[in-house]
Amino acid sequence: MANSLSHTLYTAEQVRQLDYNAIHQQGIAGYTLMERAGKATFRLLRQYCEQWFGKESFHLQVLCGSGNNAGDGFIVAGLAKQKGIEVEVIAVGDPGKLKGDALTAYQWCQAQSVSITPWQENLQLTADVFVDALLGTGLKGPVRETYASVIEQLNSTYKPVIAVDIPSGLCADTGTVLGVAVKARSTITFIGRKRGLYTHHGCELTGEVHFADLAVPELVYHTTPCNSYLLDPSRYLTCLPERYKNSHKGAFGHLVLIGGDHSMGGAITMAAEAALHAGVGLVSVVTRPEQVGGLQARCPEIMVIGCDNPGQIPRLLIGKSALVIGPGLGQSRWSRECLLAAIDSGLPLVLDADGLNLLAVEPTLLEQKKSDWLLTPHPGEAARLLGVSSQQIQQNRFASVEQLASQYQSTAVLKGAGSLVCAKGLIQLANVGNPGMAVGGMGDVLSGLLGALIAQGLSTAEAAGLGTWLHSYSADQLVKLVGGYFGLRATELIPLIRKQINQMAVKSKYG
Ligand SMILES: NC(=O)C1=CN([C@@H]2O[C@H](COP(=O)(O)OP(=O)(O)OC[C@H]3O[C@@H](n4cnc5c(N)ncnc54)[C@H](OP(=O)(O)O)[C@@H]3O)[C@@H](O)[C@H]2O)[C@@H](O)CC1
Ligand SMILES: Nc1ncnc2c1ncn2[C@@H]1O[C@H](COP(=O)(O)OP(=O)(O)O)[C@@H](O)[C@H]1O
Ligand SMILES: [K+]
Repeated sequence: MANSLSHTLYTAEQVRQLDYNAIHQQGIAGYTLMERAGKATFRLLRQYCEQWFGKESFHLQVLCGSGNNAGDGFIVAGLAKQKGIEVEVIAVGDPGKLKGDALTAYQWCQAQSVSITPWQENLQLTADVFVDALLGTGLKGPVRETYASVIEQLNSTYKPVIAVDIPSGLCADTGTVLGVAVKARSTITFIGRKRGLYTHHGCELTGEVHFADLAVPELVYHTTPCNSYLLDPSRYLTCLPERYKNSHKGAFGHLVLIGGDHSMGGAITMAAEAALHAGVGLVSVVTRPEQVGGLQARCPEIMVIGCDNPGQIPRLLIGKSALVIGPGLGQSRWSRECLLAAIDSGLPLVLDADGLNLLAVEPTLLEQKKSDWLLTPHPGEAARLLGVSSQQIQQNRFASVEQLASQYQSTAVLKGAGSLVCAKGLIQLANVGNPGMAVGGMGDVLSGLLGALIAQGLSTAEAAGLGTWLHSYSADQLVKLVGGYFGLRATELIPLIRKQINQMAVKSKYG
């Protein structure tokens, strides 16, 4: 597997196993790891504070619970004191409950003459910057009092917070908020990247994520099996077909997109236009006759076939490379018959939008599967496919994407903040994208792009990985161009996707 260790995503339990192995197999003392964690946090804190406050002095409050996460916090406070920073520990957890390394760290912190104030209801959080060392990977169930009200009060200061290992209250495994969670400006995570930092609420709460491996030897990582990774686009550089000088259009595939039922022409148009800009040799659209004029006016390069009778579709698909079905497909009899023809063609299939909704109401269609499928649901569509609510999907996006892929024997992309790609038991998380993408049409552009990549010879797994990354990365580029998240248009992504594919192709050729 080409994924490097620094890209691996872990559950809290897996990181506990890594900690255990580092301590018991490699003989690194737990307190040494805690010291390294504290030092790494302090280094980061100083870098940020230099940016934020320049040479001005600042007041730091370190909020500590009563586990090892607090231990890291005590080290940060002691180091700050040594450097003459105005620092105070707010002990939210009962120091009487501290034990082991955390107790040692507490005693060391006391020995540095750090002021340690027990939390009281009327205590004011007055610092310029906070370190959140309340709860780490040891969090179990919804955040209890008094932690919950401290977190609420901390968030209401709107001051910068550096979270130690994970924002307190965020579930390390799923990225859901367990009742209430700290909103951090930055998070520094140790030994292994926690999955929950990168998806769902994690995207909103972590701020900039930094990773410190605490110099744990590589050997330790080999003993903990894992199936989740941050998506690394460089893995796909060699997948793009080379443009030889004597190439002809037949060498780069012929993609057919089916959709655009009555009064739903926009989605299929955007999908087809995206495909056209992603390097596929030929693009055809099969749609309702009323959509033909609009589509041809916008994209004369596309062959548009008006078709009220899906019985014609099998003939139209002969010799084609791949299919996209769903954008603007609707759920009419026409829509269903189009879907049946698509499934029956045996061509690799991207199923999106109403293609997925039709599959959800008629799961027996799966029995007719003859080719590789790539499903691209947003959480609502995923919920219909799995017969649960979209909240349940979001509560564990990793488990959901895995279930989608296995239940539908397909490659699956679960869209949304921190999109997840699952193929052959492996989950990859696209750590790109932004809230400006939460507008209509973005998914249509993705489905067209994915179809174009498959038509050019990529497997559904390769297309899903590369395409999901390209799509969200291009949206990040667009945000830089327009200066924010407001008013992004899905069609504006298309030229940026093309630019990025070309840059990748150059990179794959010349390094
Ligand atoms: N050597 C190592 O292992 C290293 C570990 N490292 C650090 O240790 C962290 C993990 O430490 P950990 O396992 O001690 O757990 P931690 O997150 O501090 O929380 C435990 C405390 O939380 C409490 N609590 C739990 N649930 C709660 C709830 N719902 N609501 C309220 N309270 C709740 C629980 O209370 P109890 O339930 O016991 O009353 C207990 O007091 C990890 O994130 C990293 O920062 C690094 O230093 C690197 C080396
Ligand atoms: N907050 C967000 N952060 C990152 N990506 C997002 C966010 N909201 C939406 N997206 C992305 O935008 C696209 C929206 O797709 P979809 O919901 O199918 O839109 P539509 O059906 O309108 O085309 C997906 O790729 C999704 O991952
Ligand atoms: K924390």
